[in-house]
Amino acid sequence: MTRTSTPPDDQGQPPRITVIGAGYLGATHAACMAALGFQVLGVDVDSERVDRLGRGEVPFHEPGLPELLSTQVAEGRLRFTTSLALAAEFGDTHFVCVGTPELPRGYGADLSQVVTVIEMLGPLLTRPCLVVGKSTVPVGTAEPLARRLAELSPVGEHARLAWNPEFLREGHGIQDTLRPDRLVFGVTDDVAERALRRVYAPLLADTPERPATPVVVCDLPTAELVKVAANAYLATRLSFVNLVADVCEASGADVVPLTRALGLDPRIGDRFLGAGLGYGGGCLPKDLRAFTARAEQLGAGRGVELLQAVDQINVERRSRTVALVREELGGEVTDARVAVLGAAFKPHSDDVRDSPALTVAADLHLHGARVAVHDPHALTNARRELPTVDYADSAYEAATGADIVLHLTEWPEYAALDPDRLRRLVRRPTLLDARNTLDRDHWTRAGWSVRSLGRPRHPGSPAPGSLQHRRAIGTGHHGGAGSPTVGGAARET
Ligand SMILES: NC(=O)C1=CN([C@@H]2O[C@H](COP(=O)(O)OP(=O)(O)OC[C@H]3O[C@@H](n4cnc5c(N)ncnc54)[C@H](O)[C@@H]3O)[C@@H](O)[C@H]2O)C=CC1
Ligand SMILES: O=C(O)[C@H]1O[C@H](OP(=O)(O)OP(=O)(O)OC[C@H]2O[C@@H](n3ccc(=O)[nH]c3=O)[C@H](O)[C@@H]2O)[C@H](O)[C@@H](O)[C@@H]1O
Repeated sequence: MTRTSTPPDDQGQPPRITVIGAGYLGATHAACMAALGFQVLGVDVDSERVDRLGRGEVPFHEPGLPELLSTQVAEGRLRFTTSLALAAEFGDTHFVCVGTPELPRGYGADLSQVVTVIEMLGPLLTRPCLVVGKSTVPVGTAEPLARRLAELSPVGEHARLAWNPEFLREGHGIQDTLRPDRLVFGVTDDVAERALRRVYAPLLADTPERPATPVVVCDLPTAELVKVAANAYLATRLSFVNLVADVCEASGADVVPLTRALGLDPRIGDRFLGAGLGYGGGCLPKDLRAFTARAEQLGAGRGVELLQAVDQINVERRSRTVALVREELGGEVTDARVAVLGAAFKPHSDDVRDSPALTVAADLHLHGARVAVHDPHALTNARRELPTVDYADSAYEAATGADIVLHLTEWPEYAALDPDRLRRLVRRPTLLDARNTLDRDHWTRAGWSVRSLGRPRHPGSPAPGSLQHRRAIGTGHHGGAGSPTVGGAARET
């Protein structure tokens, strides 16, 4: 790494920040940078999104962000535009937060949004500045982009590129941005490092509320790879516990006390050990696959098979859940009424990208089930993604007349449901808790047959087909118009 004495572009003024790409990451980052006191200009190609953000409205669900963003807009620190030219004129630190989705036909990341930003922004950069990649990209992306940026810009290598990967989790975006576990600065010289330290200065000092954020300074490839490795590790951890969950199921062990015991080992830790339906979302699945593709290109050998197995195990959680539904319904899902609780890929988000819950709902629908989905915040996105199933405004409405209730996204609202009330609404009191977070004793006491992923059937829950179960559900066959209801099912509005 080159070290220079006086940075030529260090003006001693607070940096003026632009954030290019105002999706989940960019809108959150822009609002947080403004909350740190900077003047911020957000840029997006989507003019409707820009208009809404400019009015202080957040076009997705992220707890706390509407309040934070609208305050920053009202107080004049945060504005939005569709014009990159305005951004180039305004800013000296440009964060790139555009999407890097999976390639439509396969294996690898689609980098076209990132490349377009560099190609369009480069010629507009007429004074020394720092372009900071935050999007998640395969290792080896940034170095050629840095060269291209210097080629395109009238100020040449004074238009620097750094990579500062982002680790925020949807649903915790503000906390993760303003109080990150760590900051990674991938830089090519100390000018870039100093510029990043100026931007993040408010997080780099100890305060009574929080200790200074640790910083790892490294080269561009390492910064890119830290991020990808973190997501691939998280995915691997989940597929590992889900593999253990399968062994639990086959052997009569219980994955819930098992992961509690695992998590008490400080070398393992208790976070991110929730076995069940597996991971989804706009990041872990696509980042793992992009890493697998890159690792294969770079000759990673058997390691590629490990990553492929992680993906495969995760995908199979969804088909395993469908298989359990089929089993609970006596082998046949056609015309069965299925209530799905949860559509978002995780609680506290309205994101349905690669949502395990929606995959299960779609699969059951495809096999002839009548599926009603509820989610506290993701219904609009879910309807757009999967228009063919029914949607309900409450969990109670979704469950009305159901042969089975599936708990697929662990919103806190669902832990607070009243199993007695629900039991009076359903046709059969059968619950599949695919997230292993509901209180099984409570549901069983209320008369439910409870099934989980990776856990033995609850001792109080009758097995399907057993005399006890047939008594509980009233009769043998399911789905018939004349099936007796349990507890007198009635539609609730
Ligand atoms: N969603 C998350 O929680 C996190 C995402 N990331 C990474 O950040 C990147 C962005 O992710 P999301 O915000 O989820 O994606 P997103 O799809 O929600 O947002 C991307 C935004 O970029 C805009 N855009 C596309 N081309 C543009 C251009 N040429 N100029 C200006 N704007 C443009 C799109 O209109 C969209 O609003 C991805 O690489 C992702 O892997 C990293 C950490 C967390
Ligand atoms: O690169 C990204 O965009 C982000 O991806 C993930 O964040 P996110 O996708 O928002 O959500 P997570 O909280 O990681 O959950 C991912 C998936 O794993 C599932 N999960 C999580 C935890 C658990 O114990 N079990 C489990 O199945 C969730 O239901 C969800 O479907 C990472 O956690 C972030 O650090 C990273 O910045």
